[in-house]
Amino acid sequence: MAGKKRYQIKEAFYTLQGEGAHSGRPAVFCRFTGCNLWSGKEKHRATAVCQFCDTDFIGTDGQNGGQFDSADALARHIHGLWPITTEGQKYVVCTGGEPLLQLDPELIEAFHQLGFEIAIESNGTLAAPAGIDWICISPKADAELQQQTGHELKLVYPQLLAMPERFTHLDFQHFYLQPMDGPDREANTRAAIAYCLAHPQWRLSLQTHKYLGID
Ligand SMILES: C[S@@+](CC[C@H](N)C(=O)[O-])C[C@H]1O[C@@H](n2cnc3c(N)ncnc32)[C@H](O)[C@@H]1O
Ligand SMILES: Nc1nc2[nH]cc(C(=O)O)c2c(=O)[nH]1
Ligand code: SF4
Ligand SMILES: [Mg+2]
Repeated sequence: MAGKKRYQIKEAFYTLQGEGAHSGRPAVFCRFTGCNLWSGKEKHRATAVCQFCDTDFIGTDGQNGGQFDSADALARHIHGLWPITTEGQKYVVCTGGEPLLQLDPELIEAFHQLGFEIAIESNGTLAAPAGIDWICISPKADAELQQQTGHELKLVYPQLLAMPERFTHLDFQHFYLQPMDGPDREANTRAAIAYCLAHPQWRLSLQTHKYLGID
């Protein structure tokens, strides 16, 4: 049997960043398989550290998913999904699952070699390697925050044990509240709006791709 390859990718696609400070920006999303805060199986959700996840990150069977032997092979695969040859800055958003389980200095170098600016969406439980151009951290109530600096802190709201006051002193350029999607999305959105209006350090992040019906 062949051994497990180095990088496991659930899916990858070209779309607009739907959330946060770069909302509206064209990007290739690279969704890494697996997370350290949930197995991804519904039968484990109720006992997981992170219980509200909206994403399927199991396996490598999604669109443009697969297993890659080397950083160069994965970077070339992602580059192949950037459809524009001449215009603008190429942008890759590494997400998951938890991308910091797999994103390593070699892959950062390989993306940069191909001209990509690199963003990450992470739960912050693992330290980020050097060289990532845009770090978005989304803390989870029951998980210790290791990565306490970055460009954007995007807190899913509300989480009873992770209210915004816990994070305002951290070293980030932008602070966003993102309403928790699920059965209470509308109420959560209203509550997030009210919080931002009362605490203008915080801005609202909507998951605009869900409203637009794009990936
Ligand atoms: C699926 S996660 C993957 C990256 C990383 N594991 C993390 O949690 O940041 C991508 C983003 O979606 C957010 N998210 C996940 N489930 C959500 C939900 N039900 N409602 C709103 N945002 C959610 C996460 O907090 C994170 O900012
Ligand atoms: N359009 C779009 N924007 C996103 N921003 C963060 C996403 C994620 O799942 O990490 C995401 C996603 O899945 N789609
Ligand atoms: S940490 Fe991120 S990927 Fe993992 S279960 Fe939570 S939201 Fe989903
Ligand atoms: Mg998503």
